[in-house]
Amino acid sequence: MILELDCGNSLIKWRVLDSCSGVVAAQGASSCAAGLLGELGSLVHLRILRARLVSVRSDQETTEICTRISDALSVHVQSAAPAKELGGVINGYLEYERLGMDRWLAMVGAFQLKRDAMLVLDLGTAVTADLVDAQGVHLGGFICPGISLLRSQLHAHTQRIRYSMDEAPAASCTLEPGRTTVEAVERGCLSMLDSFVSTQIRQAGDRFGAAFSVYATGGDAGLIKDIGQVQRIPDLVFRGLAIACP
Ligand SMILES: Nc1ncnc2c1ncn2[C@@H]1O[C@H](COP(=O)(O)OP(=O)(O)O)[C@@H](O)[C@H]1O
Ligand SMILES: CC(C)(COP(=O)(O)O)[C@@H](O)C(=O)NCCC(=O)O
Ligand SMILES: [K+]
Repeated sequence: MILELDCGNSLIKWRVLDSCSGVVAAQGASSCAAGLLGELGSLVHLRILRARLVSVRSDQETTEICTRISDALSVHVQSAAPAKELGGVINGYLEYERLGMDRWLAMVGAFQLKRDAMLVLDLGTAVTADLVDAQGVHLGGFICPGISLLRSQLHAHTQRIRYSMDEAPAASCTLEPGRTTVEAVERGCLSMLDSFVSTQIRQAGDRFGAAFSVYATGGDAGLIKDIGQVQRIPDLVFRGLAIACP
């Protein structure tokens, strides 16, 4: 068994994979190392022989996570490193080490699905969009706030935007004009996300013509499920991690 970890700024996603069958034996998510170790404590019955990790958290926190996992499970934790090229994808950043590792591995994972021009979206703490041409050349990408950041900044920097998060799901079931504060905010933030994604798809079409794929991953990928052409691949980063750390 192999333990895989994707350490984003909001959540540390993890799963235990049977490396022979590819079956996921266990999976979960925690917001911090302590919570992660608590969840991993229940895995002692699984014979985890190695671990691989990708992180966009600080070097200090990433090292702490690796050390605590290594101590708890007595395994080496392999950490995915930046690269100029991997799996046929050529890193398009001027300084390749600066490209977020989640973005990088999502692209590498996506390119294995179909070696064609593609737009890769990751909707999490931030929302990222990356363009890769049919030859695997990463052209660059875009970063904007995710929906949680959009919402929390409005609550943090205004005096009268106040509502319980329990009200949010019901408020965002349509993009009709909102008639309450929660409807106006939730639909406004969703509309921004929807507009960003639709713009990215249109611009990719202008650049690539009709023949390109659109992949979406991340905890909030479900928010754009109504946009046609988007293929939602929840484990896109893990797919790239398997190529970075075979
Ligand atoms: N327990 C949670 N804590 C934070 N965000 C959560 C949680 N559960 C679901 N979410 C949603 O998932 C998103 C985080 O998605 P994810 O792809 O894991 O982000 P990241 O990779 O940036 O950590 C948040 O924006 C939020 O909407
Ligand atoms: C853009 C990101 C913050 C997204 O991280 P996430 O939302 O998944 O936590 C991450 O890819 C990152 O830290 N990138 C480094 C800067 C860059 O990609 O240019
Ligand atoms: K992420």
